[in-house]
Amino acid sequence: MSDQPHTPVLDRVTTPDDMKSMSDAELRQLADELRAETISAVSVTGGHLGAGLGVVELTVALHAVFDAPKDKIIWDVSHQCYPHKILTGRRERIRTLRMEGGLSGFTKRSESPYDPFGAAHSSTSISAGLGFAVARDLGGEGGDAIAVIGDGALSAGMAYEAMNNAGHLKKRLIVILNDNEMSIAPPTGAMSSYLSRLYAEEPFQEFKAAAKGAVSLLPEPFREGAKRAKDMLKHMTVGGTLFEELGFSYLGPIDGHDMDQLLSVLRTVKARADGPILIHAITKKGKGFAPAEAASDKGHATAKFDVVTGEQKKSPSNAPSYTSVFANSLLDQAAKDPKICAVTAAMPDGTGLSKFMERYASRCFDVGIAEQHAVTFAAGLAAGGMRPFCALYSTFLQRGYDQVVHDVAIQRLPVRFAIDRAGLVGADGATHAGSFDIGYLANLPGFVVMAAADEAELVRMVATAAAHDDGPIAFRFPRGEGVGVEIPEDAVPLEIGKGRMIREGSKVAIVSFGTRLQEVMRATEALEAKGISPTVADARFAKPLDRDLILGLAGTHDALICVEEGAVGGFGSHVAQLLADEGVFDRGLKFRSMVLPDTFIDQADPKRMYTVAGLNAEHIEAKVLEVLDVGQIGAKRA
Ligand SMILES: Cc1ncc(C[n+]2csc(CCOP(=O)(O)OP(=O)(O)O)c2C)c(N)n1
Ligand SMILES: CC(=O)[C@@H](O)[C@H](O)COP(=O)(O)O
Ligand SMILES: [Mg+2]
Repeated sequence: MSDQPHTPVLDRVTTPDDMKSMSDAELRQLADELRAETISAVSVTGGHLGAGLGVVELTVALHAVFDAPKDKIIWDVSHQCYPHKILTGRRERIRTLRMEGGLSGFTKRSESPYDPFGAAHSSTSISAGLGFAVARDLGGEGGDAIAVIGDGALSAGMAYEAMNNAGHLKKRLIVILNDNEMSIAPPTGAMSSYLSRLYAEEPFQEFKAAAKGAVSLLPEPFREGAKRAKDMLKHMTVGGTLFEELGFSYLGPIDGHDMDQLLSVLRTVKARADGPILIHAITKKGKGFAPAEAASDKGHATAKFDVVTGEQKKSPSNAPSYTSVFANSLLDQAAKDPKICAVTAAMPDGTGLSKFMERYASRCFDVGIAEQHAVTFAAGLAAGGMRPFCALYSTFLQRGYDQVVHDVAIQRLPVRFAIDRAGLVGADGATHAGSFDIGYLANLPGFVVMAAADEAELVRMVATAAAHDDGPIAFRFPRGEGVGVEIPEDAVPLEIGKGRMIREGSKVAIVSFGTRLQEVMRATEALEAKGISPTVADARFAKPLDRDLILGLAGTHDALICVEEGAVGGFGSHVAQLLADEGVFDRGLKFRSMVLPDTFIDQADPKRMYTVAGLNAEHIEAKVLEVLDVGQIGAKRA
């Protein structure tokens, strides 16, 4: 913390307008206070801490120099936006971050005019910024477009597609590369090494001196100093960078925690930029909070914590997480089969593949934030005779969809998709919900699509996928803990397209796909107490459907209800198609399909999100009563 006067300046800031009259010394003090406020807020909410701490000075400098919301500041991924939220009218609500009814953990257009573009998936900021820049020049909303993108996010193809286009269009567009040499895990790839070389070759000190010179130019560069400022920009440009080849002016590297450098550079850029410009700022993820700086993930995401010790308040777990069950099963399979390999797109810890990486480094690939590449790379591995497991979150696999169709499915390549974070995920909200994968995979010819009902089933599905060489296969499982069932020692592969009966009852059959089975069983208990005894089956497969099981149940029950943690178009829709094709509806079967509602559900505790979705035990119970016409019990979607 700097040695500054002690009257809090943060208390004077409701919106960035309040910063415009502050001296540079006050802005430095503001940054210190903003950092402390960010740490304090996240200590009570949990969430993404490290990235925000790394951009505190940058956030202050951007809001001091530019005129948001007229100028559009676009945070890539936007997990680093908490300091920005504090400065843009949301300080009073900052301790509601990521909670139900509270502030989103990401930028969101509906939340504030200071969030011109929502994000949470990475590498979209330059495209969006260019869109704003072109809209401005076509007579749309005015103002500068400023994209702040991390070095990790720069591993994704989309960023290059955007720079390629920006370099061609030559619009005034400001890109700030926030290079902290971290993704969630240490970044991988040649681009990351390239960025490191860029600043290894250009010590800060030289730039610092130049930037200090710029300070002496100001505030005049807007008038007669303008030409000198422009010359300064030219001289600061390190020749021959990749960014320049793409048509950007390159400025840097600069020290992203040095307010003098930031202010002088941004003021100069604001005054003089006349095309696409990239400012390369070097920052430290977790900056200013020792426990975050010391952590291997630099405080990327944290539970609530003690501000003094940094100790996190994690709730005790009763069962292993689905992720760890998947990771351990894959290790077991890999021990038996040297052809098994694993691919992650920048989520080695999140997908559990870091264990695989430790044990079988040559067979494990972190390709960076590059889901499209991850899928086609896995397709290539499969075509080359390997047995690749492509481990992605459901929400991020969306980005590689054409690759799934074109490179994997059409060629019937045996890529195994381990789809984590399936269903509603909680605090990350709608952007991270794994709602669509059943729909977008089960409609593809030749795909096998499974969902695990519990962790024992997950182990069986990993074994099934490992043994399946006849085309693509996917299995999905949710975020968080399993249910605590015994895990099979040596899992036997499942018969493809065969579900299982859980209990025999009468009149109504509930067919569950995935971990809603636990809720189905709770509903069944409540129904038993009312004298209703449903049949329950676990479908295991959305594709191929277990036709015998489903048609058998349809033929022997008055009603059939499907339940899944996915949007319309998934398992229930396939069952409906089968029943329709087979004329079962003509014979009077009552059919219901319980799916996620046709809305994006905001962040909340996952159990609450499923209440909002109408997919908890009480909703299933109510659905049974409704379909059997026994009377409502009043459990409605919240
Ligand atoms: C398409 C996509 N894939 C994966 C992620 C998960 N993810 C969120 S932040 C992050 C790392 C981003 O690194 P960087 O851009 O350098 O930002 P930093 O956290 O270092 O500030 C990743 C992999 C994501 N948000 N979007
Ligand atoms: C911002 C982002 O995309 C990730 O950090 C994500 O929040 C991780 O989610 P999990 O906590 O489920 O791994
Ligand atoms: Mg980074």
